[in-house]
Amino acid sequence: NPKPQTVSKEIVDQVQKMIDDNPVFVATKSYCPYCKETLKTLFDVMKVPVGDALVLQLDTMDDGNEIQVALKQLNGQSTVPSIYIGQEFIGGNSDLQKLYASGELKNKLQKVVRI
Ligand SMILES: N[C@@H](CCC(=O)N[C@@H](CS)C(=O)NCC(=O)O)C(=O)O
Repeated sequence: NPKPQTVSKEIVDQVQKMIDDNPVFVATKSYCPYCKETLKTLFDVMKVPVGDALVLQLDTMDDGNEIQVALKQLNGQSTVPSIYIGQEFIGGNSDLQKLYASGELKNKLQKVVRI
């Protein structure tokens, strides 16, 4: 499945809907160490309920490349993890870890999930 350079508005809208429908949204890849660290922070450390999050593993999905390009079109970032909390684009793992270190991550999560 080659990576397209742009995707249709329909696909971008579908990805936006996944972001809109979930308090926490994370696009990952199975082999990505930054993604593993992000998932550890969100689910093991912060105890985000799994039912409140949509975690996509793009490299094991038929339409993973399209979704990655759609995310780039939505937020300008082409790497994973691509993280949203309460529909706010957070960035990647380094951005998440900065929020964690400052205590701001807890504030953001508490506005959208029960932790
Ligand atoms: N500074 C970024 C680094 C993320 C990164 O380099 N991710 C790699 C995978 S481990 C990536 O997305 N590479 C491009 C790709 O897989 O398409 C972060 O903290 O999230």
